[in-house]
Amino acid sequence: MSRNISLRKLSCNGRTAALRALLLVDDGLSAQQALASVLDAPVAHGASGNSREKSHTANAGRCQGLSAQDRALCTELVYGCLRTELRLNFLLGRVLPRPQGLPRPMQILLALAVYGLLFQDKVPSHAVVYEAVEQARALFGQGLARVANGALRSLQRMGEEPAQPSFYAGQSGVKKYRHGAGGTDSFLGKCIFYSIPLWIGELWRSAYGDEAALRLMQRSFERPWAALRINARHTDGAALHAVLAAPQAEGRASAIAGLSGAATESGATEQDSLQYHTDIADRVDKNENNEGQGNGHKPVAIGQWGLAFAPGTMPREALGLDLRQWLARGALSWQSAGSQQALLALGLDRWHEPVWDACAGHGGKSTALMEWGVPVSLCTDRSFARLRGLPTQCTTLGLPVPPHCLADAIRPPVGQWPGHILVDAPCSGLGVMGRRPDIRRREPQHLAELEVLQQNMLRVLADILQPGRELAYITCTLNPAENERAVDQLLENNSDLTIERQWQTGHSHPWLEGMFGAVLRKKG
Ligand SMILES: C[S@@+](CC[C@H](N)C(=O)[O-])C[C@H]1O[C@@H](n2cnc3c(N)ncnc32)[C@H](O)[C@@H]1O
Repeated sequence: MSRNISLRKLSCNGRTAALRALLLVDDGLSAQQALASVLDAPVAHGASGNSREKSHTANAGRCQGLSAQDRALCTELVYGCLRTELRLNFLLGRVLPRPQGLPRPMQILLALAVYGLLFQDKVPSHAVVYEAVEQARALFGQGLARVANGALRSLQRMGEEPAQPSFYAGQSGVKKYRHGAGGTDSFLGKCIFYSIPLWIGELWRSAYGDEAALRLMQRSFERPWAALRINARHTDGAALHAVLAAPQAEGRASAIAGLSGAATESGATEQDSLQYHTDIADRVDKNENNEGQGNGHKPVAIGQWGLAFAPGTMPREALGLDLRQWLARGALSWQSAGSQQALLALGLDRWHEPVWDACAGHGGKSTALMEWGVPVSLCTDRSFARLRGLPTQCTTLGLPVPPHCLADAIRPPVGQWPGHILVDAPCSGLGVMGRRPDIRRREPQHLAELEVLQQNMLRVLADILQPGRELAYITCTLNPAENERAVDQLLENNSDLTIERQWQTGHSHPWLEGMFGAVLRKKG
């Protein structure tokens, strides 16, 4: 049975929209792209130009005209299910003999229901079960409706047990998650509890030790903080910052939905839109719980212009305008706290010579630097889909559009560069899984490819760097092979380079995502 045909039997609501979006994620779309497709919010930037993805987007069942609440519920469910996927699947394996033998839409609707039972405290369990059973009946008939009912009732009978990490260590089903890899049952149980693939857990454990690995797993499982960057050059920037930096008063943070379009149209990056989606989900969750508003949450300052908000506390409006309107007016950008902090911690805001951003993407880091007065003089990227967003982004923010062109950093468009070079490298993204939960689905094999790409970029760009100038290397991953070792290797092969500064998010940092950066200087 074609799943698109069968899905037409479902009415559109938050849960069925989430089911459609998760099927698109199965097909290779990011969570953000899938949500945009289903909720009919075009992704202005960041959507891959990949034709396979485009065809899925075109064929996706859309849920137009959903209420704000349903759109927000859909967003929460998609991000929540992806963030907790391994745990949800494990639990389904406890209450069903062979869940992987079920049709994929059935597996997903059950996972959505398990997520509801485990994590959506204020949605009555009977409503979650009823809806899943009705969906199963509409799609597959009475037989699978009974299966859904039986499985979810069994899960309910487990009570609070699945909320305890210890529950996952001793279970017989735990071993099949090992896939031949090592790891004790206890560690494997924690990976399942925090929904981290064993290969990532093991990578962290061998690189950073048991305690740090656990902390990183826990952080990746938690809802991410949301962040924004106020445009230092905007006439209302200072006033806006003052208002947003104050403790959030009662009722200022509230659930809003349907913002994906606003975020992308206004030039937000893919990462930032993802963050925004997550933020929406956070707000909805908090609203369901009737908390997270008006309890005096104070955002954390990131440098002079950035602000990070605990889940559920980003306000909806400031100075009489919705934040979407400030975004459209170029007074702020969505940018993760880690991205802003990396630039500041590495001292790139103090660069005075012309900067070439060799992996500029949509220009998130370049525009931040320009707002802070750094002369960005060239932006290149290998992806047209990403780079094409840069001019609009600059114009919206009132910044000059720097010269920009499509270019592979390994085959650079210039033979020499008189200033500094920024390499915000493509990486495995293991530091940002809270915000980009679908990264969990990637296979470990892609790491080796990335490492070669990163090393080649660094080698080629280091050759171009002039004496006395700096090359900054940034990743959003926690993997020594992509971080410290990549830098060490470059230093080993280039005796004319010295390391000036190196920075990495602390493993126990309570909310900042995992970022790494190093600044290398050419002697002379
Ligand atoms: C982490 S993202 C950069 C994000 C961007 N700096 C920002 O702040 O919005 C990495 C970028 O590297 C680009 N990229 C991947 N391989 C590349 C290559 N060989 N040459 C140049 N850019 C590449 C990707 O298209 C992506 O935009």
